[in-house]
Amino acid sequence: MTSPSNSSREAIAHIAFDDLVALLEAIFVKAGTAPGVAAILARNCASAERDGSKSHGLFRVPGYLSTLASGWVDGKAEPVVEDVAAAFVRVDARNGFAQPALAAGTPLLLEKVKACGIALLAVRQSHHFGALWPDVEPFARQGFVALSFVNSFACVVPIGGSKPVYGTNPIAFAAPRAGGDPIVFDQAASALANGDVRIAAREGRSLPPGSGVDRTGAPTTDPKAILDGGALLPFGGYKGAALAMMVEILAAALTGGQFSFEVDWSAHPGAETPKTGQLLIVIDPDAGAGRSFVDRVETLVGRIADAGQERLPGDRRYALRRRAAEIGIPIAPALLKELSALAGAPTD
Ligand SMILES: NC(=O)C1=CN([C@@H]2O[C@H](COP(=O)(O)OP(=O)(O)OC[C@H]3O[C@@H](n4cnc5c(N)ncnc54)[C@H](OP(=O)(O)O)[C@@H]3O)[C@@H](O)[C@H]2O)C=CC1
Ligand SMILES: O=C([O-])C1=[NH+]CCC1
Repeated sequence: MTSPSNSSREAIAHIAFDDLVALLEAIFVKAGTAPGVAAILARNCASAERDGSKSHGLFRVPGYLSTLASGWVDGKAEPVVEDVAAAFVRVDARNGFAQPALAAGTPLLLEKVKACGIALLAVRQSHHFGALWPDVEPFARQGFVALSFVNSFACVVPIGGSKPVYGTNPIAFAAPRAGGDPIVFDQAASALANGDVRIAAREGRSLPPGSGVDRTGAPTTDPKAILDGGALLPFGGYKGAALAMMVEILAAALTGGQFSFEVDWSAHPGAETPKTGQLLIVIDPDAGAGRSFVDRVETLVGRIADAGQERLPGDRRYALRRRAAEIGIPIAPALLKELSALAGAPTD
């Protein structure tokens, strides 16, 4: 497929968000997912593209398709939701995608959050191939604080180590605020997401120092050396490494999922989606500071701005989302044609 990352060099078309969702949905159904799964994956992937999360938008479509074709993931899996404790929901994704498992467990999770002030959703045997903020932002829009953790596949070395142990292991956080869109951050525990390394390799760009090591363990800024037997480094030295370790513990050990270093897709050429686990924690702020919570968040936001920070995490994404609502999502015409062909839609 045409690389979405090359789109800046071509004339650009625009597509409405709902049209992109419909196109992706048709592609995923043709590739063998159940319609409900296709709808969830399509919305996730289109949201990432719309909001400028390029490493987890249309760039991921070939990976979804090759993984489905390889038989590594079950696109028709039906998650099993278990009510395990007053504030604990467990979901076995049964080798399906993580987001449908999350959706299946969410009604019970919300019941428990309302009853207990806090509840956990632990997903295992799940494949997460997307950005993590779409999993937390909706909870903040309903007035809750949400945190999520996903481990991926071993491509990050521990500090001083020579073998990859951790995944890129994103952490996402969302909180409602009084004066605008929720505060949301979503960041890998590695110096970069693996997807961004792959995009840089395609575009022939080098990476900032401190990004990774080559196959001999020597520091490198060459994305190809990182991908070809090398590894990423945690962000911020031992501090990021501690977070990567925490994500393995929460997303895998606690949920019953696999550690990143246990992912073995060697029998499934083309497989790209890590089969691991995901933890979601949702908190009702009314149980803590009560209704003053959102005002307190606003006070903090005001102080951060006064101190000179020009933007909050999430601001770039919200700005791109507003722009896409006005003019559509930018897309290279060649890529749009390829997606239409994959969906079996007319291409002219
Ligand atoms: N499924 C999986 O296994 C994995 C998924 N990923 C996904 O990859 C994506 C990219 O991760 P990563 O590269 O670490 O993300 P980035 O480093 O691009 O961004 C991390 C966070 O920092 C914010 N931010 C960036 N620049 C600034 C700034 N100058 N001032 C204030 N805030 C800023 C971003 O907000 P904003 O969005 O507004 O720019 C974002 O919330 C994530 O969505 C992540 O979930 C990563 C690893 C594995
Ligand atoms: O970009 C990344 O690091 C990943 N995205 C999905 C799995 C790992």
